[in-house]
Amino acid sequence: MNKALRKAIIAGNWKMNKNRKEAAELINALKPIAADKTCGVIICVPFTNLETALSLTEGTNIEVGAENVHFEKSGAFTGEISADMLTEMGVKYVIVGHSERRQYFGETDETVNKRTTAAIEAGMTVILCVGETLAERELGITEEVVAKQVKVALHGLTADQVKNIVIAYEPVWAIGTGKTATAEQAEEVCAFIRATVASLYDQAIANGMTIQYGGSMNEKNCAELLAKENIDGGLIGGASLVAEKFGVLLAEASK
Ligand SMILES: O=C[C@H](O)COP(=O)(O)O
Repeated sequence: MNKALRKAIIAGNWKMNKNRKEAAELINALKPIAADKTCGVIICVPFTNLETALSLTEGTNIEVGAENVHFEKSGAFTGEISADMLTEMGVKYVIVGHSERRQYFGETDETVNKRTTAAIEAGMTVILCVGETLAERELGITEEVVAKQVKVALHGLTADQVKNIVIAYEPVWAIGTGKTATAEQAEEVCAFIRATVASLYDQAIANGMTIQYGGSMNEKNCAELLAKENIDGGLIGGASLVAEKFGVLLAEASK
């Protein structure tokens, strides 16, 4: 099956949590837990923790990512961080289009496309987040919403560039709510995302793409979700803040 050919990746999204001391403690606890795992292991941390995370993970199998990136290279954009600033530090991964950015900070499909493009052009790997709200699911327009998010985000990117994109399907109603999509619901939308990518590029590109599920994925429900054909890992919020819990997810994705 194609799933076996794809790399499973578990990425932690720490969101706005952990000061430098707490970050160091969590990473030091995570290192021995992650060491023997074969899945991709990424921790996406606040900008203030990037330096600490990069230095503590040097020589380990833990990769470090940022939680956002601006689309301009430099200039008068107070509070923003460019892709070049991140890559110069050694950061190779970045989350783009997280629903919290869309919901609270006015992120649109168009700015998600610009941020994705800038990060890809700088040589980064992007974890691109898409997902419907509860109202959209109840209206029966999940597929339309997700297809538009994927199509606009990837607009203008070549097939080669898309190889450096991981898509995370995160139904907004499942994020931080303790409400997980059922494995069937998650699989259905992840398969739909793969078909959308195939329609934009080709089946080989779609078959090779890592598609994650995110939204209250934890040590208890991860086995069922990760067993699905089109779910190649997870983007993990709450459960990534506790080394032992994150370790269970890493172990499951490494089977
Ligand atoms: O980026 C991660 C997602 O927003 C999921 O967060 P959560 O696992 O806390 O629900």
